[in-house]
Amino acid sequence: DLHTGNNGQRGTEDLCIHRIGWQETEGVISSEVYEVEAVVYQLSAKNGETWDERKQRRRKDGCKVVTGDERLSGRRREMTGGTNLPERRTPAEAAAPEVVSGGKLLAVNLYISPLVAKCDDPNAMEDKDVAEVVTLLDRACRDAGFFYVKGHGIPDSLIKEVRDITHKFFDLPYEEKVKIELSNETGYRGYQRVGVNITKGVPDRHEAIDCYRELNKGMYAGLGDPLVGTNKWPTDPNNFKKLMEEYLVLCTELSRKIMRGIALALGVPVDAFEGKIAGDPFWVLRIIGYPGATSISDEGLPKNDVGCGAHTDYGLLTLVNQDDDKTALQVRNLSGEWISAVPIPGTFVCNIGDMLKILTNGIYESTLHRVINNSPKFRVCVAYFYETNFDAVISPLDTCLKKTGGNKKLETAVYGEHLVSKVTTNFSY
Ligand SMILES: N=C(N)NCCCC[C@H](N)C(=O)O
Ligand SMILES: O=C(O)CCC(=O)C(=O)O
Ligand SMILES: [Fe+2]
Repeated sequence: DLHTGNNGQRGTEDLCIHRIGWQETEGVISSEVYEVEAVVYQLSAKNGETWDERKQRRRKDGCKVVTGDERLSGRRREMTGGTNLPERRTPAEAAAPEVVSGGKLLAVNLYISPLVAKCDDPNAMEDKDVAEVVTLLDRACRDAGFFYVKGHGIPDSLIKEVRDITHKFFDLPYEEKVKIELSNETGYRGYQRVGVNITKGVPDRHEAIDCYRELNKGMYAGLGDPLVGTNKWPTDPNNFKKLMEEYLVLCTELSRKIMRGIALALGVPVDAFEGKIAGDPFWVLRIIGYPGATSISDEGLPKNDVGCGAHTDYGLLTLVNQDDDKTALQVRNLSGEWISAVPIPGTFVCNIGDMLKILTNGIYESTLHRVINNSPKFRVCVAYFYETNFDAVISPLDTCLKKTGGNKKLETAVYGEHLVSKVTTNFSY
C-alpha cells in the first residue's frame, strides 16, 4: 500500500492507495488497479505516529474514515506501469463508477447496498440512492452486459473461504476427486476432469464440480429427468457441502434482489421476474479449476490454453466469484472486442444470461465470455447461476416488446429444455 497526502500537517484528508488487482503474464505485471481510501480529519499528526496509529486515533477522535466506495462511489481506475498515482477526482468524476481496462469502458462497478436494503420496499424508487443504483444498473446491462457488484452484503470472508476450499479440493489427487465423478447416470452432477467439458466442440481446459437444484423424476412432465440425481459433494474437505450450501442460500437471495433492480431498470413491475418467471428459481453451481498455463505440451506442441471457450450463460444472471490474483475471464463488448474482467476483491462479476435476453427482447444482451488462464498458477472460480423456474415459458415482457418496436427478436424458450439441451451436449461422451 502507498500512502500519500499532506502527512497530517494541517489539511483535511489523507489518501491511502491500495493496489487491489493486477494483470500478470509470465510474472510481468502489465496493468494494475488501485482503490483510494480517504481519511478525513482535522487534527495534525503527532510525531512518530504510524499510519495505522494515526488512523485509529482519528477514528477515536470522531473523524470519519471513508472508503473508496463511499467517497468515490466505487470508482476504480486502471493504470499502467504502477508508478503513477491516481489524481484526485472532482465529485462529478467520483460519481462515475466505471471500470476501465486497457483504456476502454469495461463494466460498471456498482455499490448496490441501497438496492439490497430497500428493494422489497414498495417505494424503493423514491429513494435517491436506490434510483441511482438502478440507473447505473441499466447502463451496465445495456452497454456492457456485465458489471461488478460490491456492497452486496455477502461477507468477503465467506466469499474467500468458498474459493479457498475449492483450491483445497482441486489440490487433491485425481483418484480422490474422481470418487464423485459426473456422468449421465448421476444427472450430470459431480466431478469432471480437465478436457471432459466441451464448448462448441472443443474440450475446455478446466475441471469442475457441477451442482444443480434438486429435481425429482417425473417433475415438470419429465422435462428435468436427465438432470435428476443428488448433488455429489466431496467429503474431503469435510465442511465443503455445508459451506457451499450456506453460500448458495445467500447467492439466491442476492440474485433475487439484483433482478428486482433490473426490473426497475427496465421499467417493468419490480416483481416481473418473480411468480411464473422466477418465483421458484432454478439454480446451477459450477465449482471450477483452471490449471496454470503451460505454453508447450509434453509432445512439444502448443497447448490449448482455453479454460472455457466463448459462450453465453443459460439463465437470468450469473454471479462469478473468482480468484483475486489472476486475470482470466474475458468478456466481449458490444464492439466485439475481448476485454479482461480484472478481479476486484470482494466483488462478484455479474453477467446476463440467455433467458434475460429473451425477456428483454434483446434490450439486454446475454454476454459472450470465455476464460483463458495465462497465469502459471491454478485458478478457481465458483460460478452461481440464477435461473428462471425450470418450466418457465420465456418470451419478451410486454413493456420490453413495446420499447423495441413490437417485433419479437427471439424464439420463445422453455428454460428447462434449453438447459437440458446444453448440459446433455456439454460432455465428450
Ligand atoms: N450453466 C452454465 N451456464 N454453464 C456454462 C458452461 C459454459 C461452457 C459449456 N461447455 C457450454 O458450451 O455452454
Ligand atoms: O471462470 C470464470 O471466470 C467464468 C466461468 C464461466 O463462464 C462459466 O462457468 O459459465
Ligand atoms: Fe459462463
